[in-house]
Amino acid sequence: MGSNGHNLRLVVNRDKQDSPIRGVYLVTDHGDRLAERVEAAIDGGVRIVQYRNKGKDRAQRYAVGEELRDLCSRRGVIFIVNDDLDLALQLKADGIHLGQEDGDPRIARRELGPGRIIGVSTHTMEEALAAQAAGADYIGFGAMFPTNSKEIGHLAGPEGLAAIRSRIMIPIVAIGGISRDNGPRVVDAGADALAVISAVLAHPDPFLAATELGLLFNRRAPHPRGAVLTIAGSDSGGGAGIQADLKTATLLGSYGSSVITALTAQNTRGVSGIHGVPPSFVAEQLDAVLSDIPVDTVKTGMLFSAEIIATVADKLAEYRKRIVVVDPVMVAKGGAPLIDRGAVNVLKDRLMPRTYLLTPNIPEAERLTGLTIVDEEGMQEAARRLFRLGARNVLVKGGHLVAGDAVDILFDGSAFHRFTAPRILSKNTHGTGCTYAAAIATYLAQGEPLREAVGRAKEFVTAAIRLGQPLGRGHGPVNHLLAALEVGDQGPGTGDR
Ligand SMILES: Cc1ncc(COP(=O)(O)OP(=O)(O)O)c(N)n1
Ligand SMILES: Cc1nc(C(=O)O)sc1CCOP(=O)(O)O
Ligand SMILES: [Mg+2]
Repeated sequence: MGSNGHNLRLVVNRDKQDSPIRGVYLVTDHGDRLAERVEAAIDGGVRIVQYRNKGKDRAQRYAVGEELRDLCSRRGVIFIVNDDLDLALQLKADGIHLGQEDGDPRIARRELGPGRIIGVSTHTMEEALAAQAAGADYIGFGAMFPTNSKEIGHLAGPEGLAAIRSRIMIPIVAIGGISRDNGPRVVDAGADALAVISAVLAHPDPFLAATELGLLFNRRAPHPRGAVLTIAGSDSGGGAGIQADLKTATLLGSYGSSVITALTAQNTRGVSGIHGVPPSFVAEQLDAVLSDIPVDTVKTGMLFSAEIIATVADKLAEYRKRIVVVDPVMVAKGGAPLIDRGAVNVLKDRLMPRTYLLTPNIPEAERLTGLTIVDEEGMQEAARRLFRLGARNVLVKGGHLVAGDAVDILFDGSAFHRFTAPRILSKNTHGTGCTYAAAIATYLAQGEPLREAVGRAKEFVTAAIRLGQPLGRGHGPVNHLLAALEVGDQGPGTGDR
């Protein structure tokens, strides 16, 4: 009987194109609240759970395994048992994962039957080829990087995975020290799945950690690669707002959708009128998009009112969208206020706790923190305070500081990262902030980890400013098209430049 209680023949197609062995592959640890943490990871996109319990107490191993098997059955998630064939049979698992010392996969196949999944740990080309020849449905291959979760004798690294890729026709599950930041190298080396323990189960937010890792597989998606939703105002002049966001997402190679929060009558000289969209219709637009389009990342811009901010926060929670870049737009280039006074507190209370990256400029950071910011030290303090208000990561943009390069400071809760670019003196900077935040959201949707996404977005927006051309009689727009052609598919940018 299958793990979901039916006489289920889990027909596993060994052809890696059709195999269910792909994406984020969670391996359990021995910590407390295991089922709760595993379920949070499943909510974040994990579809394969391997129960790995090296304990000696068989009854305890069975009891914990039973709870996890029932959880996986309820959620339609593949449940694999590590090492122990008897336990796998007792728990009616969907499969087993065997180490080199854990028995012959052929025997496991005979005992489990054709419809079950058999994985084998491998560390060399020889072991990988032998496992494939023995009929394994996938191989584990490691270790990718140093890890504290297991004593490892061999660091194969992503290079080792790339070396076996061409000869292994079944899925390769990479394992060992994998994280959001080093995961791209493993995906780019050809891994079909990333097996992780601590990157998800030791993370304070396993849902978010699983989501971040899952996004890395968009690196392989066909164009348009990744889907970005912008929730912002319309700029009739076309230089900022959803117009800038959609140009950015599209020109950088992703799919853009939009929810409009306000209509502005605007041109290069300023804003002459604003009509807020009824919050109920903002909610209706959000339902229409989020119930149908597979949105990977969200970018918010002008949110106009406290009611709209609350509506957006509630819908992001309802649809469990966590990779949200919030550009706290407050004042238009010409000085017109784009948010009402009461809205700032609602933004801090309701939206910040759901913010993956907050991207204030200096005036916005000062308004949100009450600080006066005159240098990088002030930017760092503002970032710390905004992190404490709930933003998971904070990018304070230094463009408004008058001296030196244009320096932006990223704070991820533990470290600061500087992103610098030459300061470009131009009046054609309309839409800079929108474009920068939209580019970050786009690169995140394409599977770039945060620092790379910020670095590449900084390069893009700097080029867009530099290539800006006069248009209208006021502040001309940045040049999205020429900037996209210039940055193209160059290698990713990184922090500390
Ligand atoms: C996918 C995957 N790959 C490797 C392992 C390692 O298994 P483990 O039982 O921890 O060690 P070995 O028995 O393979 O030496 C795994 N659990 N999952
Ligand atoms: C279980 C395991 N097997 C490895 C191998 O190389 O075979 S490395 C490893 C530990 C993986 O844990 P983490 O994701 O916390 O690094
Ligand atoms: Mg083992």
